[in-house]
Amino acid sequence: MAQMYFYYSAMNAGKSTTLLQSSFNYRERGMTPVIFTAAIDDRYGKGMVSSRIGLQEEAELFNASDDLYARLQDMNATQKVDCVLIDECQFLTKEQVYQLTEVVDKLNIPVLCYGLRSDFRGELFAGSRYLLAWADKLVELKTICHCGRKANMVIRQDASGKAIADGDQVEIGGNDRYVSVCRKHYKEALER
Ligand SMILES: Nc1ncnc2c1ncn2[C@@H]1O[C@H](COP(=O)(O)OP(=O)(O)O)[C@@H](O)[C@H]1O
Ligand SMILES: Cc1cn([C@H]2C[C@H](O)[C@@H](COP(=O)(O)O)O2)c(=O)[nH]c1=O
Ligand SMILES: [Zn+2]
Repeated sequence: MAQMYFYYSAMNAGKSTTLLQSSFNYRERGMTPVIFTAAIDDRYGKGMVSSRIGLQEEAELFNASDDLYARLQDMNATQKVDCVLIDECQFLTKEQVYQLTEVVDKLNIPVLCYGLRSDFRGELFAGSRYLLAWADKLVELKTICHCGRKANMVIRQDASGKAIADGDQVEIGGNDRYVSVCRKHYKEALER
């Protein structure tokens, strides 16, 4: 029986690296993984999953309007899909998380989702909310705060490095905009 996995963490914890490693594992066994990433995340060019350590691979793009069950059913009819790997899964809609559960339950293809649990305000992303509710396996990937504790929160910074409390949930960026920290240092940064 296939299962749905949600690998979640703060930023810079190795999610994309782990995804690319899984893809490599499938390929070296002669199997066919399909990688998806969010069209809105164009940091490394559209249609690429890239890790900060330098690995990269081409990926299919998803938009909020895509029916991922229909797309994967079509792909699987042409070439058997052995595994679906989704990067930036926090940007999935509720409907798309449901469609991915159908890929697992009806097509019997494992779906491995990698993404953030919460945003810079500490609120869940829509994709993460439903993955936390519906995935078979929840796996936390860990990174560390400057103090050495586990970093489970992400600060969004302005140009002067000050933590921002409000704004749109989605703003694409990297180490220049965001810093992963522990909860204690997240609170302290916002109180300053
Ligand atoms: N040159 C490097 N060599 C080894 N590790 C690196 C290098 N550059 C970045 N990293 C590590 O890679 C991890 C970030 O990987 P990435 O997959 O991009 O994270 P995420 O997708 O979770 O944001 C961090 O742990 C970082 O310390
Ligand atoms: C915290 C937070 C992040 N984002 C964006 C910033 C990046 O483009 C991605 C996460 O990238 P990762 O390094 O692959 O984890 O998400 C955002 O839009 N809003 C936020 O609050
Ligand atoms: Zn800390």
